[in-house]
Amino acid sequence: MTSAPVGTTIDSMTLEQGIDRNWLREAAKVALTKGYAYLPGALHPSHVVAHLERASSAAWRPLVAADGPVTQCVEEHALLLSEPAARTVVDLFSSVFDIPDSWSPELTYLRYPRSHGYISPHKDHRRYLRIVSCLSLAGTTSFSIYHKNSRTQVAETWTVAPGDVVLLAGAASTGDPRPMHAVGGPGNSDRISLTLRFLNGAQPSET
Ligand SMILES: O=C(O)CCC(=O)C(=O)O
Ligand SMILES: [Fe+2]
Repeated sequence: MTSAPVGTTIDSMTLEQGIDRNWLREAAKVALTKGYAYLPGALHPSHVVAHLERASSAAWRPLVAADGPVTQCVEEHALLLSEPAARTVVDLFSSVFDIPDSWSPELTYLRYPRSHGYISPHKDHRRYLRIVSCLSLAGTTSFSIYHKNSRTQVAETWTVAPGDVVLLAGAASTGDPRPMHAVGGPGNSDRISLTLRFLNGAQPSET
């Protein structure tokens, strides 16, 4: 969904180093052909902890409750990347997902309140290209993929837990590979996730 130019600045990004590169490469093939891939436990626990430490100082901002047919109850915190850090992320992902140098990464933490956090079925915005990576950092919840363009017919559901990664196809120049997906349902604790997306063009940055 959307993010604002407020947030935490990080100087380096170690996301990819926390995921086995070969596994990521195989999952990338699936995500780019099937439209999605689920990688349970893909993110190394030390990286989950490192991200949660960053998220603990987040200035959470509620997202608008309804956006067309999509409803949600979730807060966000955008990460601002310095230009070298943004470069690092693109460099790390470019080999696996073939991300051009001209694209910018966008990283957003989301926090779902324990009893009522959710995002209803939606496709991510068209500005998000090639691949969207959803990292679960805290709490468990259900993550569902729907049949093409349906908001009611579930194709697959996973109970995502800390360390799990879901890859979703982003917008492409031909067709529309973006899967309809939804997140949520009551859990035992707040859920925190980190979403990494790519846009064509410059992002607000610290430097
Ligand atoms: O929290 C997640 O894992 C995914 C969130 C999502 O689908 C979105 O922000 O568009
Ligand atoms: Fe989404």
